[in-house]
Amino acid sequence: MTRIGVVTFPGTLDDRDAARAVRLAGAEAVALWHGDADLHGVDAVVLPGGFSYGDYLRAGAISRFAPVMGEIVDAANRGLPVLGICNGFQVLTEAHLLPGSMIKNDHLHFVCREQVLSVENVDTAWTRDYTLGERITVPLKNQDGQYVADERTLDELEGEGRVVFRYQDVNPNGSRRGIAGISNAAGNVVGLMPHPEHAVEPGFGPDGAKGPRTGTDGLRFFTSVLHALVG
Ligand SMILES: NC(=O)CC[C@H](N)C(=O)O
Repeated sequence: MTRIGVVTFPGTLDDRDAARAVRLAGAEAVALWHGDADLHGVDAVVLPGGFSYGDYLRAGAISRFAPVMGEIVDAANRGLPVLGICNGFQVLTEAHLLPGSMIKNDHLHFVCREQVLSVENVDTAWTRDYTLGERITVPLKNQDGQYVADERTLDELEGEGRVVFRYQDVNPNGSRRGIAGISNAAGNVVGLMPHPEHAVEPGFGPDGAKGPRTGTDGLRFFTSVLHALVG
């Protein structure tokens, strides 16, 4: 069975939901601790949401130095699929696995809403079960969700098709070019601010944008990586 690691830092909140999403997709969830010096042979890693180290200094800035992150950076550079959700995305930018940074939402308030996204790249390890241009609805909840990068980096991301998700209907935090999620050049590392792991069970996630009250628009992140791993 495919084994997907879910990392817990001090202050992580969404590790249990991420592990549940992994199991619902049909994989084994393996708990990884921030102090771990190896990845226990997992096939992929999820960095979940929360407030690791209380978001002190800057969200993700301290977690980046956790022992497990050294292992994850090396493995990601060798092709291990890594998904960073919200605080996990913040950790990925701080660890320089993804470009740019996350700063306070432009309105300076915490935001919590059901957010519509467009899926703009289905060639990543975490999006191959979506269709290009599909609109999905998943929860969004954060205070430091404004994605920023210099114009050259933004042009590069757009030119290489590495903007994987874009906010639709509203830009909830002032992110440059409405960017909600991006990937690395190889497509194995993906980070996004909204929370697919909270939209994996009928009746519990937000309504699907397509009509029926499915609420499971996030589940295909976790099935995608299983399909990517079997080739
Ligand atoms: N849900 C989350 O992961 C949000 C946490 C994040 N540290 C923020 O508020 O920006």
